[in-house]
Amino acid sequence: MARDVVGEIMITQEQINERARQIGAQITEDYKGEEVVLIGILRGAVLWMGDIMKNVDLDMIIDFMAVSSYGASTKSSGVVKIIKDLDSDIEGKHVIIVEDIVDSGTTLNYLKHYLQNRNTKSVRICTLLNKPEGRRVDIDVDYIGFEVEDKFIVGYGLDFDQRYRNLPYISFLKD
Ligand SMILES: O=P(O)(O)OC[C@H]1O[C@H](OP(=O)(O)OP(=O)(O)O)[C@H](O)[C@@H]1O
Ligand SMILES: Nc1nc2[nH]cnc2c(=O)[nH]1
Ligand SMILES: [Mg+2]
Repeated sequence: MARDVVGEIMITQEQINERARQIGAQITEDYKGEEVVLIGILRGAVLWMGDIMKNVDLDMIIDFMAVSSYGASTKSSGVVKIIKDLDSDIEGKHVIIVEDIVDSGTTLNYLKHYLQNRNTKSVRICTLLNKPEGRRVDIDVDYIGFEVEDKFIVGYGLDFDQRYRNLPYISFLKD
């Protein structure tokens, strides 16, 4: 695997673990006495979903959706394709979408409306990374791990053409 296209470490595993503990505690506090549904968005959110769920001390169910809009490119196609839908009934529930990155905002904007249309009690977003400079659609993000600059990020779940998801840290693709 051509690791020489990957830049230096931007965010370490230890920093991510610490942030997951803080955000998990915040979610626990915000939803005290309630049940939540955590929805992990495959494939990018696979590691962050595990970090968040073990740090939230509430009654919860988890589910997953798989969506894709980037394919093998570093630019969004602008079209969000649902590859796997939910298995659970989320009507009347507090939903938290767990994502790896909010970049253009296209994916989260689509998903938030999609899940609100299922008569949920509330829908919030928890993302590992936020890239404000990439934004093309305005979207409120409730829980943010880290802000990143305008580079194509890889590692800790985030891919380039399906590679580098297994890097245990956040890095970027060199030009
Ligand atoms: O804010 P946006 O510009 O919409 O970008 C964010 C989305 O892009 C990535 O998904 P991708 O389509 O690459 O699928 P993947 O999770 O399987 O890599 C990422 O996991 C987010 O879901
Ligand atoms: N891997 C990866 N996927 C993305 N999807 C939207 N932005 C990004 C990014 O910076 N890196
Ligand atoms: Mg991707």
